[in-house]
Amino acid sequence: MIEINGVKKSFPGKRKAINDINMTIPDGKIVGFLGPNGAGKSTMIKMMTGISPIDKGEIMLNGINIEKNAIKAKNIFGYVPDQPDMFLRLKGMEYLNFIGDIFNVPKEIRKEKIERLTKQFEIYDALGDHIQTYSHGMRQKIIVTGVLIHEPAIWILDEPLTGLDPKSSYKLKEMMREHANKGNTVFFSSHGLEVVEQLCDEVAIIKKGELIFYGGMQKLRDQYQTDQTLEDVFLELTNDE
Ligand SMILES: Nc1ncnc2c1ncn2[C@@H]1O[C@H](COP(=O)(O)OP(=O)(O)OP(=O)(O)O)[C@@H](O)[C@H]1O
Repeated sequence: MIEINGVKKSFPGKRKAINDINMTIPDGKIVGFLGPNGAGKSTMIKMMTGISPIDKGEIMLNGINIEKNAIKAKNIFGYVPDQPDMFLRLKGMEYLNFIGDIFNVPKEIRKEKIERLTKQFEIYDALGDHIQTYSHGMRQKIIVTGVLIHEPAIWILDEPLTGLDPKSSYKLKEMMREHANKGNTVFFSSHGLEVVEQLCDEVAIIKKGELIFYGGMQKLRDQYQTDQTLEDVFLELTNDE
């Protein structure tokens, strides 16, 4: 479960990037995080993952405060950033072993997982190459694999499906469903409204740093008295005119 209580964040000289957001993301659900460009999705995710300080309010991951107990909190979530351009000088295998070492994944389990996951994502043959030489999608896949080898309860993914080929995207969506079905939490931002509608149990929509909707598709339809698609409702809700 992720609890976000009264969270605010500003950057110098700008309107509030996040303005008093409250939401509880339950266990066992996939939650899609939607909002137009610049709405504050990445800013929110960076606070949830302890990368960016919170100006006001608090964020709890399975009851652990991300700022007050950062190391403990970091053991229970996995994060895939929107820009997967990290550790470029490491080879794929070096990166995965590095993650395995940090999270104390036993060597045998690690070996089996790395082989299985990277074969599923079709990057197994590139594990000996530097991440620098990987395409955007391959970089995403190696980071997703890094998350999966230490099996965190909470997944926080910033636009994870952007840039993935159809087969890998299908595979990742399947993994997200399996993870949530085991009672875990999956929270991901996306601009893909069809994917969100098809995959997510609930959606959170933000606009200019404010949460304008949180709930399931049925609640969205009831609230706006419509049987339109998520795309139609999203466009209406986020329209400024
Ligand atoms: N490091 C920063 N310094 C200053 N302003 C920032 C910084 N990071 C984000 N912002 C501002 O905060 C607001 C929210 O940006 P954010 O990147 O969170 O949006 P987003 O919803 O993730 O957008 P996108 O869909 O385009 O990725 C924007 O106005 C952005 O300019």
